Amino acid sequence: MSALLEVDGISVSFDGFRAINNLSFSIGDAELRAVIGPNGAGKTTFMDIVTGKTRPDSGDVKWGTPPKSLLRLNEARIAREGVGRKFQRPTVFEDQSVADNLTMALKADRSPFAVLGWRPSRASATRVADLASEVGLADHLPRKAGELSHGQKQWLEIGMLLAQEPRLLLVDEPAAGMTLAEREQTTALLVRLARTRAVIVVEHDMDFVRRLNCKVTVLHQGSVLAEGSLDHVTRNPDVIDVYLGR
Ligand SMILES: Nc1ncnc2c1ncn2[C@@H]1O[C@H](COP(=O)(O)OP(=O)(O)OP(=O)(O)O)[C@@H](O)[C@H]1O
Repeated sequence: MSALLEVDGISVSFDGFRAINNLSFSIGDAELRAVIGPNGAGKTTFMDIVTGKTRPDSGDVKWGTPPKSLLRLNEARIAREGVGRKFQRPTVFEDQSVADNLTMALKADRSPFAVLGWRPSRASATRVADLASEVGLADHLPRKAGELSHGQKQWLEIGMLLAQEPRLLLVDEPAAGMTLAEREQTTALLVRLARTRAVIVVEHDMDFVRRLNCKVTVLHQGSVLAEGSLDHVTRNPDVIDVYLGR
């Protein structure tokens, strides 16, 4: 399997504190990966580097085939390259309908010139319906986003990200605040999405990670401490020591 994203020996320090320490990581075109690790392990900083929010002091972040460095690109360009990021808190337009939120996300996909003359078309209405059904909101298109449950808002935001057709989706703690039923649906959604794109899920909830049933990368002090199946990493004495507890 060829890598879509290859993080190669990156390090970054904040005021002399090394938050990311010679970290290497790679993920394939259609792969689901869970990233876990104790507080302060560097998970957020890792995502900040991939999305161009933070520049590493050293190392490289390579993207696509033939690989090009993301380090030369700004955040907006990296997003246009196909890197989508879902933050922990949903940021949808609460006063707008689900359909309008998705329509706006489609519009955001256009170049500035195309946006000037852009009107919702039948094609975009079909695409909005497809996006809604992809994230399980087909029956909620006319509802205001503010009326949705927390889980449904998260799915709507994922749908809005999908409008940009990302090749890599970074998802931060999707299970937080969700009901059990919503968690199960979210697991199924992420597994499904990873059939056609790369998905990296940062998560603390080990039951949720277990249900993702994917390769797990454990970060600690800015480096990879262990990698493999959840059973493999949770048997690792170092992982037990720093993360799971005895
Ligand atoms: N802008 C910054 N300035 C100073 N220190 C920072 C900055 N960003 C992160 N850090 C430090 O870098 C380390 C890694 O932080 P990071 O937020 O990446 O960890 P994390 O694994 O996401 O933690 P959590 O699970 O708590 O979200 C922490 O010690 C944090 O305090």
